[in-house]
Amino acid sequence: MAHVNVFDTTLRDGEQSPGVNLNQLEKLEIAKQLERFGVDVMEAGFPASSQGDFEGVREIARHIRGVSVAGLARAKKSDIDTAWEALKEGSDPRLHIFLATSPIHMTYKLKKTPEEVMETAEEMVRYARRKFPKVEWSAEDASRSDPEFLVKIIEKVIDAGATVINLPDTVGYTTPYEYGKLFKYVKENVPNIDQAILSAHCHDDLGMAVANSIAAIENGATQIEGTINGIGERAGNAALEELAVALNIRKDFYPFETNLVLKEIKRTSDLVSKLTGMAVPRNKAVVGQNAFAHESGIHQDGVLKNASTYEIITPELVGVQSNNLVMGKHSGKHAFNDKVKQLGYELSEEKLAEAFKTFKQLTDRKKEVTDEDLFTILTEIQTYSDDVKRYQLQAFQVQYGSSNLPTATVALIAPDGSKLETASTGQGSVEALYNTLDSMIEEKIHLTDFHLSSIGRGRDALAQAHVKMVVNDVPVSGRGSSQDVLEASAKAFLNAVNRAFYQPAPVKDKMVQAHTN
Ligand SMILES: CC(=O)SCCNC(=O)CCNC(=O)[C@H](O)C(C)(C)COP(=O)(O)OP(=O)(O)OC[C@H]1O[C@@H](n2cnc3c(N)ncnc32)[C@H](O)[C@@H]1OP(=O)(O)O
Ligand SMILES: CC(C)C(=O)C(=O)O
Repeated sequence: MAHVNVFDTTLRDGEQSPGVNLNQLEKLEIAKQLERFGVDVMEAGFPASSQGDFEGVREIARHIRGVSVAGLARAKKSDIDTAWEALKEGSDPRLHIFLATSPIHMTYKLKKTPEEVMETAEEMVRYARRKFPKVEWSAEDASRSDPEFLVKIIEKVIDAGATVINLPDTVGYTTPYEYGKLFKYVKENVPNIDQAILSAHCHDDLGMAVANSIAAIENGATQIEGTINGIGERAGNAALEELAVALNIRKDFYPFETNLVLKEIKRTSDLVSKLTGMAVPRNKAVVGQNAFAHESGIHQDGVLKNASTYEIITPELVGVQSNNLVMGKHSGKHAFNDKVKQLGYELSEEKLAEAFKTFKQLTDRKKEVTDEDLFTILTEIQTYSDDVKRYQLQAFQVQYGSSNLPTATVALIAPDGSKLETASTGQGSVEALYNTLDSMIEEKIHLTDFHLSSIGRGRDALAQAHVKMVVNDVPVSGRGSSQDVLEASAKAFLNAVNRAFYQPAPVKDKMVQAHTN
């Protein structure tokens, strides 16, 4: 079996998904889970792009010791220097430097000749190697580049010290046959190619990101790049969980293995989906709710007789637990603490106490508290920082009648500790609530998206609200859950506002995640 390295870019290319914006605590939580999932490299961000990204990358480099942490940089000395400042405390720091090589990008975007691009690439890789022990160089838009030019520039950047050469299909344009041919060509024509790892980075614009990545491996790539749930710029990136399971299920045909821990897939997917607000479609391969459901009679009959008739992947393989109805009104602290660990969390004393209180409140209203409910509660508690002052919902009331104008009355605790109370109307209950909250918060708030979903099934299922808004020109998202849709909506609104104003202080070691399985 040949080994294939996995380079995860959920926190960089994944975060480039429109509307996704993660704070430091959320990024670190995902980073810890990626470590458990067994990725070889995680790209934590683009340090030169903003102060927030710089700090996020630095926190991850400081905390994640078992995985190489990378940062992205343009072919610019200042980007490289900033990336080094963010990554230098990491256990295995790595730079990912990119420069476009396609005629379209060189002419219209960079406004450089191929010779100038070649010179810049070589110079910047050489410069980067003075600081970084490992440097990946990406020929952005490689799939629309001239293969002969690629061969020349790759030879130069390897001579300059690049340790990984990535050939991205930046706009998701290529097909498996064509992309495979490109890797074969590069492998056969770059004289020093054996001195570097060859990597594939695919986008899903034509729905072929996973297939293209596999074609690359078949033709010499020994690193694949992708994101959890396939999130990313435009139609997204190759979904790592799909690649991992495809290589595992078809190991009869593909002699490649990765270090990925398949039973961590479900938790990784759930965490990324919750924290980014990017819902996983029901029919998504490997992690969609329907991935293991059988609806039609002939299929059900077949599965009952022998599951292999219609099931190529078992839910257990990817960490989907079959019986998740366990906790209830009569569960005590010991069972609860145990469950918290089973779900992959280790909370500080205070957060554990708060989680238990929230759980108990929920059991008064909901007969069975599922793992999904608990995971939602724990994720919320784990990723909010008690270091920040914030708006807190104290109480609210909504009056609704089919022939009345709905009115919401809300009591809030403001960040300075003062109590605010007011009422407003709206065309519907959520609008009345949001108009009231809006009138209590001084900043200019423009709501751009509102999404409500249920966690699990049944009339008493938890509601989860996701909002996107622009607060004083800052785009931000928020989420909230509750058994009541209005309370979930109010929490999501305030969560977004709090995230816009109050970034948590750098993460302290108090927030540790346990590996329990
Ligand atoms: C394929 C990818 O996914 S690449 C990664 C894309 N990710 C992002 O862009 C997210 C973060 N980006 C940002 O925050 C901003 O774009 C910044 C901070 C990086 C730069 O912002 P600005 O300085 O305002 O520049 P802006 O984004 O408008 O334009 C990009 C500039 O970088 C140049 N550029 C683009 N790629 C590269 C590169 N690889 N190396 C050097 N310069 C580059 C462009 O030609 C343009 O230069 P110009 O100003 O001389 O025309
Ligand atoms: C920075 C590069 C690798 C990229 O994201 C792309 O080309 O899609």
